[in-house]
Amino acid sequence: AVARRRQSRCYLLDYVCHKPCDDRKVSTEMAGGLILRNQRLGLPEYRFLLRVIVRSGIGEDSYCPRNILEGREDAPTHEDALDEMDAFFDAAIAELFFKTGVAPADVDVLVVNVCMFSPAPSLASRIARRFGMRDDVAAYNLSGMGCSAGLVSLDIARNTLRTRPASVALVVSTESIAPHWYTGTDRSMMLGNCLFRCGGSAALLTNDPSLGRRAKMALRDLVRANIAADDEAHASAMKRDDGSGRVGISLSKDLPKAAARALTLNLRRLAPRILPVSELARFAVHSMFCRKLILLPHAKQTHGGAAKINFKTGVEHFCVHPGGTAVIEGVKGSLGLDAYDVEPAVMTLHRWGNTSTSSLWYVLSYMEAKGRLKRGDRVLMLTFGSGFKCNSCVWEVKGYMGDKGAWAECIDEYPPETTANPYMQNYSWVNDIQGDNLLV
Ligand SMILES: CC(C)(COP(=O)(O)OP(=O)(O)OC[C@H]1O[C@@H](n2cnc3c(N)ncnc32)[C@H](O)[C@@H]1OP(=O)(O)O)[C@@H](O)C(=O)NCCC(=O)NCCSC(=O)CC(=O)O
Repeated sequence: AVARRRQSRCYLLDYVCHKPCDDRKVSTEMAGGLILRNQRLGLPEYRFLLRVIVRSGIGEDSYCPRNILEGREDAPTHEDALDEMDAFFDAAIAELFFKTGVAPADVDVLVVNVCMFSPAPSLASRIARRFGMRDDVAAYNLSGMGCSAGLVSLDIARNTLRTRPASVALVVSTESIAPHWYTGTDRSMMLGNCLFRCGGSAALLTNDPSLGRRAKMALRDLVRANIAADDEAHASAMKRDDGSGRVGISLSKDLPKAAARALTLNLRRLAPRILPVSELARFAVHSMFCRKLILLPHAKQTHGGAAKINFKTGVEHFCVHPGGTAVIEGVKGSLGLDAYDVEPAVMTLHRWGNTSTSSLWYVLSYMEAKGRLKRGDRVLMLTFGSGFKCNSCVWEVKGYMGDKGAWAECIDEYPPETTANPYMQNYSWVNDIQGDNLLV
């Protein structure tokens, strides 16, 4: 049993979040130009985009790929997509090897997840080749698995390590934006352009006890929930044609509802594994009391709604996927969190946008840069993504966590007094024009 327990240990040695070059920032002016040069958009679309961008919670410092900066979003090449990937690999993965002193040849397991771009040879092969990894590296490449695939990768890495004593796994998570800028007029697909931005993360995991001694965190639990059998949830984040033959990712208005359902399922499984018995007992008694109250007239108003389990009894930090303001607000409400708990997610959305599957590592990095993470603290990571899936995991802080990482140059400016962006100031004229035609 001791040997099995030792074998199932999974430590986070370190991680790096990618900070693209400053000249790839999406300023208000750049985004305005991008919208205005799309001949398919008219006043109704401008008004919709203004409303959503203003409410998106994203500031002026998130990043886009070069082909979009160069005005080639309508005709991206395969090379554009590879360039975007290589820029991330060459910066972040190289930095992670340098930072940890682990050599590419020490990597036994490589797991890569990129939802929207699946070239041949795979991106996992591209990384193995670029960094000169061994010919017996166990490489896995996940595609099409959405924003919660980072924890699917983590699950694969953890399970693979179980079969290989004293090994090292590299988990790489990013998204391909370059070939996926939507240029049509379907609102559910235009929404993605307002949210998704460039970013990526690389993390080194190990079950080697000698390396584990200098690890930052240890993985305690990982739970996956997939409600793909539910039609509405399955369709809530989906790549499809828009009716005019333009392909994009459609995010339906039902997405926050699907996220809430998947979250409930996930937490129902996770709670008994991470919360103290006293909290589970309190919740059971309170739930029974609430069920009885439903039978009594007016009692519900006096005593509040359904019983809520208190995750703060088992976890100190909440690393929530910054999918959008509605997603963060939904989790905040469901778990009874406060503004301090979701500050890392809100600030990540503001600084980096929704970088899909790598997002939660930026959230973790914010907590670390702010000096929030102390030895023994537990961190709950919660991710959502197409499927529809909610994946979660709990880490325990083992070592010193005080790196500023990708936040180094801006962490002192966070949280800002306001996260409002200047779009309304610059483009409110679209709401002042009478009718729906720019020429009138
Ligand atoms: C987009 C928002 C910031 C807008 O916030 P607001 O507070 O203004 O709220 P709102 O709901 O009134 O929306 C403003 C206008 O947008 C419209 N609107 C909102 N959501 C829409 C949708 N999915 N499709 C089409 N239109 C939509 C509303 O009808 C309204 O238009 P009108 O004014 O005309 O009535 C928020 O709704 C939000 O955060 N939504 C969730 C975003 C999301 O799906 N994130 C997950 C990304 S996917 C992911 O992370 C995982 C993955 O892909 O795997």
